[in-house]
Amino acid sequence: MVKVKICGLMEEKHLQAAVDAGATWIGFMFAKSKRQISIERASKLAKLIPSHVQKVGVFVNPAEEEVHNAVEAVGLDYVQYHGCEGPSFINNLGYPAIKAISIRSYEDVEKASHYDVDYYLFDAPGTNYAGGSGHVFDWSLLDELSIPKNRVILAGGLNSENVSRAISQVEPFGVDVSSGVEKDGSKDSDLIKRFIETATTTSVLK
Ligand SMILES: O=C(O)c1ccccc1N[C@@H]1O[C@H](COP(=O)(O)O)[C@@H](O)[C@H]1O
Repeated sequence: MVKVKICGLMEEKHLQAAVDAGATWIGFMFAKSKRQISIERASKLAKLIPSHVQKVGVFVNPAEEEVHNAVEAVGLDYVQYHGCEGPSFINNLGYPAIKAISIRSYEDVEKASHYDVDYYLFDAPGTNYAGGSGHVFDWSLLDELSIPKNRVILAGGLNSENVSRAISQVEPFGVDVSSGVEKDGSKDSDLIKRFIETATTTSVLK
C-alpha cells in the first residue's frame, strides 16, 4: 500500500483528520511559506500525533541550529530538505532525511544519485516559494530511475483526482500533498480523507 504524507498542517482538526484517515507522515512547514508554522505551535500539535505516524519537518536551506532546535523541540522523525542543501550538509546533520528535488528535466532526476538519504521526494519546481506550488511535473521523467522505487516519494500538484494515475504510472513508495487537500487556501478535512482513501486503495501493480 502506498504511504501518504500530508504536508503543511497547522490546525488540530486537520491533523486529526489525517491521522484518522491513515497518513504515514505529517509534515510541518518551517520554511518561508503561507503554511509556515512556529516551532512552538508544531510542538503542541506534535503531542497529538500517535507514535505510529511520523513527523516530518520541512526546511529550505536552513541553518544547522534551526534544524537541531526543531528536531529536539518537536520530536521530528524526519527532516525534509526542500532547498539546495548539499549531500555533506545533510549527512553532517545526521538526521533521518528526505531530500526534495525539483524536476524540470532528466538531469534533475539524476541529482538524486548524489545523495544518501532515506527518501527522495520528487516535486514540481516552486513558484512563490520553494515548493507547495500545486503544479504537476512530467512523471515520465521518472521512468528510468537509478535509485530504488521504495525510496521514492512523489509530490507536486497531486489531488484525489490524479493521485491514482500518478501511483499507477510512477509506482512510488509514497505520495505527498499540500495544495491538493486545500479549499479556499486552507486545509480541508474532507479533502484530506478523500486523498488518503484514494491513494491507499490504489493498487501499485501495473
Ligand atoms: O507547501 C509549501 O508552501 C512549501 C514551501 C516551501 C517548500 C516546500 C513546500 N511544500 C512542499 O511541496 C510539496 C508539494 O506541494 P503541492 O502538493 O504541490 O502543493 C508539499 O507536499 C511539501 O512537501
